Amino acid sequence: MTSDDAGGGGRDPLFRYDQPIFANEDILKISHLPGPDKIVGRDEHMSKVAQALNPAIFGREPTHLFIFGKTGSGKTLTARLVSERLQNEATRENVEVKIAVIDCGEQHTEASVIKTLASQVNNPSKSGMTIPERGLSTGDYYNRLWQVLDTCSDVTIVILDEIDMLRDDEVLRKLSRAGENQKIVDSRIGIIGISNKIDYPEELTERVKSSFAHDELVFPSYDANQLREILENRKDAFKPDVLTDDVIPLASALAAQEHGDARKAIDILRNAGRIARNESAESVTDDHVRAAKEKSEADRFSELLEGTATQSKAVLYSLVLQTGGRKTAEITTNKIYRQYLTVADDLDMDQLSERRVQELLQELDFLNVIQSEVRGRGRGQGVHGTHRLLEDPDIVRRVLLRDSRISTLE
Ligand SMILES: Nc1ncnc2c1ncn2[C@@H]1O[C@H](COP(=O)(O)OP(=O)(O)OP(=O)(O)O)[C@@H](O)[C@H]1O
Repeated sequence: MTSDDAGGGGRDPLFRYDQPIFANEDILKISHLPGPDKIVGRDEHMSKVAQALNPAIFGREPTHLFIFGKTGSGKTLTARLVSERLQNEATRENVEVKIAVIDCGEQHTEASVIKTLASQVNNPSKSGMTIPERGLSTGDYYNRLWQVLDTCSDVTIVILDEIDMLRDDEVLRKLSRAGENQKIVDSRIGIIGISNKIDYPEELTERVKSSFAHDELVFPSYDANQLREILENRKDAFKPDVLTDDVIPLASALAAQEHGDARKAIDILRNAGRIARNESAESVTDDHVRAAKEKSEADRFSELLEGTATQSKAVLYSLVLQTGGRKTAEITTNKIYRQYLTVADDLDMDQLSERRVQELLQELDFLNVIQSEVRGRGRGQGVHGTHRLLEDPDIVRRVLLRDSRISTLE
């Protein structure tokens, strides 16, 4: 039924009952796992991950692996896909392989990693045990984990996404040691750590550095042609003939501009479809793609600012005003501070000291919202430093205006 005859069928005409744009929007979800024939440009990397995991097919310990690469370069996808294929092969050898995927951005303490791992592997009917959400000591969670591994799995592949967010890397040492030592657990463990930070191994504590043997693999970013192919492979998300010819080339070119980020390319395509749908358009055009790019950037930026206090937003807004619309403009702390005093006054907020504003700028730098270069503090001269935006000033301004208090400034 189309919206035209919706009223005739007794349906409420306030809503739409047709789906003119998407055939299956789920294909454009980031968590959607494409089939092996739809993976672009990662054959070599898949083989290397497979090599590291290969011993697991026969119940032996895999080689631990660190995978590095920029956002959206297919690290998580490759790790998950190869692990799942290995799991199938192992079943044929009567070896039970379990896969646990842990996002260390969310589970960053040792206890929460172990608890999550134990609950993902646990099969209560085999282990006779439950894993409580809270209430156990880290040591008790470890003891439950060993029992779960012994009863539920021959080999466990532990994928630690955003491994650089782990607050304590001791968990790597304990898991790898247990996987080698049948006195602790009679089950093997393979760890795949994933990170955007190529220098992460330098950050490991000496104890872990010397005991955690692993291979490393770097994923390059995609070029515009590869992004195009990745998007072409997800075209089934749309109804036939809905995408105009320019849509996929433009979405891939825009995503390739900063670095070839497949996540961004997919986001742009999905948002373009949604914008077209919300406008009740019959097809998706390059205008929708451009609007979607802005929306994706604003959403990403808004996530970075989540939980940021209004005072910080006022400081950031002051920096935006000082840039005069130029992303590359480098503004001194002092200029930002003078602007901030006016902004705080307009907002009827307490005026913070220059030193406190400098601290807030440092926090924004830490969040990757701005880039600061601090040149130390001259005696009696206040803080010297320059700051620049990492995102288009117009997008930053629009995201800041989503804050009800800041919005009163315009
Ligand atoms: N080579 C590829 N072929 C098909 N789809 C891909 C490819 N690489 C990435 N994708 C898709 O792009 C999205 C992002 O990929 P993935 O999550 O693996 O990136 P990542 O490198 O782990 O990024 P992050 O560091 O942000 O977690 C996913 O939806 C994934 O399926």
